[in-house]
Amino acid sequence: MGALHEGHLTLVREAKARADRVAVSIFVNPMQFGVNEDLDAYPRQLAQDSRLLEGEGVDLLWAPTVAAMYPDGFATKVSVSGLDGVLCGTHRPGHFDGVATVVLKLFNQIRPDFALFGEKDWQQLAIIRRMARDLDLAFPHVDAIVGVPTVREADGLAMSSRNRYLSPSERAQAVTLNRAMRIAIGAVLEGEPVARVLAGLRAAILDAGFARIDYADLREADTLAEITDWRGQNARLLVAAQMGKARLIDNMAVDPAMARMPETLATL
Ligand SMILES: Nc1ncnc2c1ncn2[C@@H]1O[C@H](COP(=O)(O)OP(=O)(O)OP(=O)(O)O)[C@@H](O)[C@H]1O
Ligand SMILES: CC(C)(CO)[C@@H](O)C(=O)[O-]
Ligand code: BAL
Repeated sequence: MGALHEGHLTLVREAKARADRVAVSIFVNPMQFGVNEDLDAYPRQLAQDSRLLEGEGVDLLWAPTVAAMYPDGFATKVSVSGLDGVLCGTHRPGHFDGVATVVLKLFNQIRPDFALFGEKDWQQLAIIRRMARDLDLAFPHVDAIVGVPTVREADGLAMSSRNRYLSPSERAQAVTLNRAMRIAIGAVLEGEPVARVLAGLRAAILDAGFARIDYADLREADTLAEITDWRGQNARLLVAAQMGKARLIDNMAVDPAMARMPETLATL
């Protein structure tokens, strides 16, 4: 959706390393924004983005207009049911229909051999993978939907175009989201009951000045099924919370290789 940062540029570099030619789409897709969301406020800086992509050696910047994507009479919607009934799907009704529909259109317009998406939007990635399988999307590559690990600021905050909505003090507080998630994952790995860990995580996030938590859940990485008792499953901790004008999301694997954090949730 543009307003490019190092997270996006990492996707581009990863694509350049794997492909002869790289296309990037930039389209702020009205269909994936709810009525009270930030469609109008969303940053748009196509000229600057275009220069950045040229600097990365991108071959094609595909930036269609809304009228070209959704001409009069447009009537089709792609729904990936089930996976869209949890997490962001519950808090942003219709969002993933908008995502799936536009991504299918972009695939058909660009016809890539494969496509890269950020793990920052973990549920989005799961939904796009499901759609590609369910609709037999004919990519030449077997693993055509490539996930790229989340790129973070030095203090751990996941890079996002929406971080620019944060005031300096909100930005300083926002770091707690990821720090608390790392501590929570450490506690899960040490065998603390999931419910207690999540309660501590929620309290730490609210203490840091977040106004609202949409969810803070431990879920199975692929199916997104809720995990209430962690016994070594392939799990992901996923959080969405509101800080000022920015609704921030983050997710991390419950990974035994993760460095132990010195703090606890209670002392954060
Ligand atoms: N920090 C990041 N690390 C890796 N990939 C990212 C990161 N941020 C965004 N992406 C990926 O870049 C692609 C384009 O994302 P998009 O344009 O929605 O930007 P965004 O920064 O995620 O915006 P927002 O957070 O405001 O929704 C998506 O595949 C997304 O997952
Ligand atoms: C997948 C996507 C391009 C659909 O508009 C968007 O949600 C994004 O950039 O993450
Ligand atoms: N990166 C997901 C796009 C959105 O929040 O609308």
